[in-house]
Amino acid sequence: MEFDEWEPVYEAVLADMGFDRAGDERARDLLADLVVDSGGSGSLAPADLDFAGETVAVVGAGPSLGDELGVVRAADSVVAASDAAAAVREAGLVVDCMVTDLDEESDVARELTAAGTPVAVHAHGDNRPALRERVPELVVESVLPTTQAAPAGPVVDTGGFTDGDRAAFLADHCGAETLVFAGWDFDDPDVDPLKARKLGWAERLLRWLELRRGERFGVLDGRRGDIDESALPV
Ligand SMILES: Nc1ncnc2c1ncn2[C@@H]1O[C@H](COP(=O)(O)OP(=O)(O)OP(=O)(O)O)[C@@H](O)[C@H]1O
Ligand SMILES: Nc1nc2c(c(=O)[nH]1)N=C(CO)CN2
Repeated sequence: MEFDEWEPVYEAVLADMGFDRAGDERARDLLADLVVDSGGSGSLAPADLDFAGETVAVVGAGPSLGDELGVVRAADSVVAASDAAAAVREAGLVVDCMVTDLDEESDVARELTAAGTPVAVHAHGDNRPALRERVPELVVESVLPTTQAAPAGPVVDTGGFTDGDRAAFLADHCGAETLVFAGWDFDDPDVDPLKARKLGWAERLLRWLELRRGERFGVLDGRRGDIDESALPV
């Protein structure tokens, strides 16, 4: 997805969540500076990730993940969101790409970049302290810097909002043939109200993505009738 397609939906997310575009842009510019100033030979671009012809598992950090590791095991590639990356590795499975706004407690983003595994690091208006603290620990040659605002410099926007749905949009952007899902629990009673609202957007955005792709994501089976599509250009 390109930013001009994402922008109207991004504006709807901002309006609903009460987030500020200028804050996202400041975070994007901070991430660009951190990546450029790191002194390495440059960060990754989406073209460096190729899922063409592959079944990609998009792994969320919901409580169902433990029962759904078979989906992850059977996929050609694994794109894991935030804490899901640590869970996948603890299960003895390989993470091919991690997508994160760096709010996880574990050190997995640092470990993955040190091992040459791509980590899509997201800048948004509420994670500037985490960017300042954690990006310098990463090996920049394995960092794909992302924003939900307009792309700028090395920082790209392939669509999406939460770590999990951004993982799906990134896999789509990089040519995935089929997307399968594990660890997705939209109705998780144990998340706080803010997280529940974020999951509501994740669900809407996955609905948009499946329509764009002409695919039916199993994770949305039985849910489509209740999804608010009013903000989606469908
Ligand atoms: N029940 C769930 N609880 C948490 N995440 C879920 C759940 N179901 C699906 N997910 C997806 O898994 C991703 C990673 O979850 P995690 O709890 O590690 O999130 P996070 O780092 O707080 O993510 P975000 O910052 O995007 O909210 C989420 O971004 C979301 O898209
Ligand atoms: N401004 C802002 N943007 C976000 C936020 C957030 O808390 N604030 N959280 C996200 C996923 O959790 C994704 N994007």
